[in-house]
Amino acid sequence: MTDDTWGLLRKRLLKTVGQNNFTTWIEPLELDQVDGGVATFHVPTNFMGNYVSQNFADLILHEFNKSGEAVQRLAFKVAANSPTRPVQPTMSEAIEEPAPLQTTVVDQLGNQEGNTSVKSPPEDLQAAPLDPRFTFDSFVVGKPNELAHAAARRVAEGGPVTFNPLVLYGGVGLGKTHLMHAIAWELKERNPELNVLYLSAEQFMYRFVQALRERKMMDFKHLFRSVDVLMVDDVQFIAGKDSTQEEFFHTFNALVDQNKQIIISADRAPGEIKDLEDRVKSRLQCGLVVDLHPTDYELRLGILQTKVQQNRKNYPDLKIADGVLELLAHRISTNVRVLEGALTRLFAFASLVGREIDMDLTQDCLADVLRASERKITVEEIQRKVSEYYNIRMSDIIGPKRLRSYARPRQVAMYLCKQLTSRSLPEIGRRFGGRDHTTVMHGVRRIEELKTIDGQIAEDVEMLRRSLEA
Ligand SMILES: Nc1ncnc2c1ncn2[C@@H]1O[C@H](COP(=O)(O)OP(=O)(O)OP(=O)(O)O)[C@@H](O)[C@H]1O
Repeated sequence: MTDDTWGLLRKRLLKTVGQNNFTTWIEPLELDQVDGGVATFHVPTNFMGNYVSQNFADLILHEFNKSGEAVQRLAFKVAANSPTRPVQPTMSEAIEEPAPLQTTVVDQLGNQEGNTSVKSPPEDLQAAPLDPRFTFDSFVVGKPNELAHAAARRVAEGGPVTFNPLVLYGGVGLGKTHLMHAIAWELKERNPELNVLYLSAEQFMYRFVQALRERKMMDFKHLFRSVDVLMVDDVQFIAGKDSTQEEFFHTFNALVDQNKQIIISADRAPGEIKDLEDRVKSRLQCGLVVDLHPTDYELRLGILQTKVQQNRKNYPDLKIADGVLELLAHRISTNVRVLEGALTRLFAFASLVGREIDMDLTQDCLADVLRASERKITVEEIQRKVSEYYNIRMSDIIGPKRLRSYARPRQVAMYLCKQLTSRSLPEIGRRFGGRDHTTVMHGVRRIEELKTIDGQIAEDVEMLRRSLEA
């Protein structure tokens, strides 16, 4: 990396951030070195390092990478005579630090966070950029996440704040962080001047505690109250942490009063977060609260197909046999992260051994994942759910009657058994009153056809699948 390259990057940054921001925040940065994927800068003050890392880090990283310099992180050192000062923990440092210290902090209000496990500040502090992979383009939309996606899109358009806050909630690995980053990217693209601050609730707490320790509460308040958009991920983390909740509450109110957009994510509905103060809960419920439902088969398949396309550039010779993605979509229903991990492993394995990804290779390579996610849903459970849903007796589903009002639910049940259990067609037939496997196959095919032409059947199947997978 030469000084000239940094000079060029600065010119490009000037265009993106505008003259005022450039003069205040970018011009004073002195590039010290680029080493091991980390670009280190000298900054005049700790506050400035913090501000730049929060507001411009992803832009700077983006420019580095565009110029061919592989930089994953930024680090800031306070220049001149002052010793190296902490600026900000990376997301990974904050999360991965091995042994959290038990620290007691007493704030001005006398509240203690001592029962909290507070991590000690890392020595070398860096910026956590937005993940460039988490954009709207790479987010696959299906029934379970369409509302959350639509709400995220609306907020990402910017303009007057219509619902505040936007709360996205749902189980692990269903795309909350992805959607938040996508909003941030889009907002920044539409208006590069916008101050968008994204951080986890854990980082919020850590920064708050650090500000208390270093007696820099004014800087803290200034930083958080001067943003245009605040995004706090995994807000359930602050439950039970009294002083942090208090500060979060005040930050929240100050921003809402200024009509600044707030976006929050949580692993469950705000009302169900234990040890979250009622006043915080009620603030979170004031805006739009949308959930990301567990994925369904179609969404999982769509995500897998998209990821395969995205990976084509890394593995141009990639060949995947028919049925492999369907198998993964059926069998790995826990969360998208596990699904992605399975695919990544499969690609790496296939390219190492130079083989096509077929069923055998998949079973070998992912034996552990497939075993762990073996379906627990039983044929009986499906028969019971289907009979309840159509309001008929279970014996009518299993029995010989050929009336349409029994035959169709029976076919739906057979279809679900094929999709959601690992039973073979003859086994399924046996459990449906000793029917032949060809009858089961016919039933499964019939439902597959009907799903595409009969909206009611498609909905029935979907509802049943959801309730079985819940
Ligand atoms: N609909 C989707 N389309 C494409 N990728 C998705 C989708 N949903 C989730 N993912 C991917 O799955 C992974 C996990 O998603 P993400 O980190 O956003 O989950 P999360 O809901 O924030 O989970 P956690 O509760 O653990 O923080 C990411 O790599 C993300 O890109």
